[in-house]
Amino acid sequence: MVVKVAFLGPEGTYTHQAVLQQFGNNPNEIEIYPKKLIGDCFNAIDAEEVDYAVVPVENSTNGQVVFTYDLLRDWYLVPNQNTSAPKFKIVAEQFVAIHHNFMTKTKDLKQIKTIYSHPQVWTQVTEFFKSNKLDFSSIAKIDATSTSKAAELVYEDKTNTTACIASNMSSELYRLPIVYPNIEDNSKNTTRFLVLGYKNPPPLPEQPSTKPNQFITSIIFTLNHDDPGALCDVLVKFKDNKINLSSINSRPSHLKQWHYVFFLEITGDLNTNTNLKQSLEELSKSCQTLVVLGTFERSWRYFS
Ligand SMILES: O=C(O)C(=O)C[C@]1(C(=O)O)C=C[C@@H](O)C=C1
Repeated sequence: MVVKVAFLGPEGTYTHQAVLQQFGNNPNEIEIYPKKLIGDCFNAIDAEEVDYAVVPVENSTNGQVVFTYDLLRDWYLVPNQNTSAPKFKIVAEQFVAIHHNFMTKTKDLKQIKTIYSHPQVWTQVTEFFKSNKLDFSSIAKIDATSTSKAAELVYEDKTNTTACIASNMSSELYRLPIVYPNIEDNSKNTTRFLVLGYKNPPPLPEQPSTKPNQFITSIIFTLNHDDPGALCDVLVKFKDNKINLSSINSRPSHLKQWHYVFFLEITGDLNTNTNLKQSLEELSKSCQTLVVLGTFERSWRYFS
């Protein structure tokens, strides 16, 4: 059966690589739907135009992909009063090793006036911009909707004054020479991606692994900030039930000024772990709202 998958495009993005890791590249098994924006991926999965949507969520160097956190909040927590939360869930995750390359068609690097990349990239390559490889004081850094969109802009540029920071895959697709490879500050730079869908994705080929199977349950909630210790009361429930938390994040709630939503990732499978189920039931009493975003298998294959 062919699965339809939306992702932040065009082809050649790191998100495209996450798609290939999750679903493979066999045209009898996958049809790809590259989208211009992360928000378009949410729209496509909600409208069931596709079976899955893959979106970036966090990077090991510079943290949250805030666009995705805010979309999760907008879709699950602040839906318009007349609409209910969406039916799609987080069904899987992928980790992709991110190696950034500086590429341009221009032979004379002094001609470069503009560098394009995705906004998430700039703070993953700070050492490159501190180096004297180019005269950065006279070069503008311009945001593109993705790294491969940045590569496309350079490919189409007739002035020969542009460069981009993008993936090896984009370099091949747009035949852009890599002048400086692997310019990421940290050689272990990794981005984590979420797979959104209505059911579990087809199983990946078995990988020999020494790591035990582990599941992550992802939730979003809001609290009454005027209650002293409200967040502490939530967290202590997990401690009391011997449940481990793997991440906590917050973003402005958009419900009122200086009020936040919390994103919590918990180790455990909500379908089988009764302690976890019970903790969430208890928790929902102390939260203003609580929504489960999904329970999915930890992707040990690339997580380290
Ligand atoms: O622009 C891309 O290639 C993407 O897939 C997006 C994205 C992101 O949003 O974090 C993915 C990985 C890198 O961290 C940089 C950009």
